[in-house]
Amino acid sequence: MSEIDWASWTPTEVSALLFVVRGGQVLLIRKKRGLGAGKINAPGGRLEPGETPADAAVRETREEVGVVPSAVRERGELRFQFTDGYKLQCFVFSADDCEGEPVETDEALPIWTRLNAIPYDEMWADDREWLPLMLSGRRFFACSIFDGERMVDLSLDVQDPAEPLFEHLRALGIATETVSHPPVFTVDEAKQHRAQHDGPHVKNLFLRNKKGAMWLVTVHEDRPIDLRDLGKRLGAGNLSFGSPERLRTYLGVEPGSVTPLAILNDRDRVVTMALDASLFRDGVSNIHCHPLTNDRTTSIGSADLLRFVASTGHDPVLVDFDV
Ligand SMILES: Nc1nc2c([nH]c(=O)n2[C@H]2C[C@H](O)[C@@H](COP(=O)(O)OP(=O)(O)OP(=O)(O)O)O2)c(=O)[nH]1
Repeated sequence: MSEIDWASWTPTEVSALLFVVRGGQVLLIRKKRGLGAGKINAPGGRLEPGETPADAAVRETREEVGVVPSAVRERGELRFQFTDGYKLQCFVFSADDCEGEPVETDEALPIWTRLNAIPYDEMWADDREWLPLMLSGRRFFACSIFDGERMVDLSLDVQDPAEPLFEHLRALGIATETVSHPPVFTVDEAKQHRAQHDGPHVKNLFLRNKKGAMWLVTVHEDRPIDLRDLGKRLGAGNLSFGSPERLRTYLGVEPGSVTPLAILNDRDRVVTMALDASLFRDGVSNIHCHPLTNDRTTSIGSADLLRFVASTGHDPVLVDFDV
């Protein structure tokens, strides 16, 4: 069984799963019937004739919990080989939002779940391997063998969006140190998983004004931010948070993974960078931030960070919040 040639593998059936991820929560279900009844999963099911995986993901979400997902994107692929010969391929989607309130149906009980409290013990065994990767912005391809509901084998292929960043830093001769941890979505969660204490950690905001101008703002993690005051300091007018879609398009990161290092992805230089001047005062040698995914933290010299930003063609605004 473990000799399966996954390259020539063809599924008996194809299915889709859809995770609505909004405001630090994910919409999960307690599945009431079908394969995996009793388990926690995302809405999903098999494709109907003529349907695309994305169509099926949206239809199943509507049928199972009564909401219509929006901004749907494919995030990865799962292949399940069952020991009885059944082969199921599953495309995994996420959505930034949904219309309507989830309701219980004959098929499922909806459960909005905090991203840091996903009940992996009650889910299919492979999920704990790939779902955190998806939530931190990585694309994945997982092949597993199941004997009924028992996982016998799993192989996982993951793309790391940070690789081009590390390559760019290496080319500049900038040395960094990176530690891994579970994905963190808030400053409080990040503090719980902290291994590095030799300099400030940062908090990052992706903001826009009414005219569509955008800012990436990096401040000391403990600095309270008042958007009205910040708008005045930046001469930006009324600021609001940029949407997840905008964040992805212009900075190439998922919500929760915003970092000054994401400025590398703003190749057209349409985002203005604003940095907390206190991070660059005498005595601050290192700062800590995510390397485009929130399951790692990278330590970079503060002077090196400025050099990195300059290498991307950006001219950051230094904001002195203490005056
Ligand atoms: N998250 C996760 N989902 C899985 C795993 N294995 C597995 O079959 N599924 C999902 C894929 C499909 O969406 C669903 C398959 O169940 P099913 O074919 O009975 O689907 P269903 O009852 O929801 O819907 P339908 O096809 O009968 O309309 O379960 C797994 O290991 N992890």
